[in-house]
Amino acid sequence: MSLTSFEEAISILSAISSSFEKENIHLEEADGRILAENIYADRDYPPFNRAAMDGYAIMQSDWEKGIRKYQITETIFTGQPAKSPLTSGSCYKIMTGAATPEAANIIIRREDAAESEAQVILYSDGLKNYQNIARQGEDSNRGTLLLTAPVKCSPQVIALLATVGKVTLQVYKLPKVALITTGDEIVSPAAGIGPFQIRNSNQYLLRSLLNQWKIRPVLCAHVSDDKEKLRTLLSTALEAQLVIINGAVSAGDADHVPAVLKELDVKTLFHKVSIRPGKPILLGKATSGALVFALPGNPLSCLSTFTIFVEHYLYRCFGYEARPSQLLPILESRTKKHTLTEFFPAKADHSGGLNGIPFNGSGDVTAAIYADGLAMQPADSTQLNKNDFITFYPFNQNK
Ligand SMILES: Nc1nc2c(c(=O)[nH]1)N[C@H]1C(S)=C(S)[C@@H](COP(=O)(O)OP(=O)(O)OC[C@H]3O[C@@H](n4cnc5c(N)ncnc54)[C@H](O)[C@@H]3O)O[C@H]1N2
Ligand code: MOO
Repeated sequence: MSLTSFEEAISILSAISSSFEKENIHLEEADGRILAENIYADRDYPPFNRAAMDGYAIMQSDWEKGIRKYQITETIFTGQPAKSPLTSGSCYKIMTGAATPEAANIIIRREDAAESEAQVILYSDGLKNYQNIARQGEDSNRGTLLLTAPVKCSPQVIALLATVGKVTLQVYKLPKVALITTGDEIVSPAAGIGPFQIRNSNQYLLRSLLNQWKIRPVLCAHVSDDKEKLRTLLSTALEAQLVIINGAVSAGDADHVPAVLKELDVKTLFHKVSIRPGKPILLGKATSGALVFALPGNPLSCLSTFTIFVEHYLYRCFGYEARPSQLLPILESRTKKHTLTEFFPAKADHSGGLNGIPFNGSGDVTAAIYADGLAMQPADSTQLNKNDFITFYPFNQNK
């Protein structure tokens, strides 16, 4: 079978991705979920002229008349309206966060005042209109669009939802995902390890990558390189919406995944993409409607193919146009002899330039730790020169 180009593989994924359903959830459950509705300001923010300092609220006109000693009319605490109007020569004693009555347009800090017996002498070198008052609506007016869907419910977003009183919100439903790892040599990280065995890091990698979307697999299992066992497990897995299977997708005698998928009537949408790492990747569609990503077993291939392909699909189904990427300059030259599209671990420095992380091929288990994401050297590029702009896929921060 000829290789599918990277661009073609992405456009196949774009074409088959369709929006996940939507559901209403409570704010308490919103952490990390993807908001599916726009959010508007329910009132002005601040909702009233808010005292920004503990101090004394006066009329600017009084200060300009040279009045420095004021009668304290009343003390205004947070959440309380003022009971009496402000008259010339008087002031309110006011607490940070309290509503400043309209007549008062300056607050002088407590540190710049001497108070005794319901009177206060105020000191200041120069005053500005509305000094120490956060004015009604200065952050946003009622009805302003504050958040445009899709957006991830980050801590900041959750705080804003709480601010505007949005306790029930519409989010994208999470897909039902089955996650399978394969291989006779693969053992649980908790088990004793033999000299030629490998710990199942990819199961943990993939679970953690999915968890960034709050997706918890409905099935998470490991299977040895046994065709029958693989068939049984995969036929159950195909009841999920999305199947992610890792390893056994290449050309070896124990790489049963492509053949078993075929036996289970899973239609191959592509198998083998002209990329490095990750060339053996397979995408299939089951008669049940389940989409199957078969990702190569090498740790860096697994991370790369999830980042480039699975995330592209997820972003689209969660309402985004594409997986985010940036164009950044590479800070060193780089050569490539093959005609595959290459993805290499890279780090963005403080100026936004990219440095490649040295790595020992796709079996390297430490390189990704030092990387901020994957940089791409296009298929037809044999030489990248310093400061050439290239595409960079930052590791997922789904915003
Ligand atoms: N004749 C060919 N051989 C290979 C080709 C090819 O085109 N022709 N492609 C190579 C490429 S590229 C890759 S990538 C690998 C991918 O092979 P598989 O997807 O079949 O993966 P495995 O053979 O099962 O494992 C490869 C490697 O990864 C380790 N591994 C597997 N699962 C895990 C796991 N859950 N956690 C940690 N490490 C895992 C495994 O021990 C192997 O070392 O094939 C090349 N071969
Ligand atoms: O996909 Mo392979 O990653 O080049 O070893």
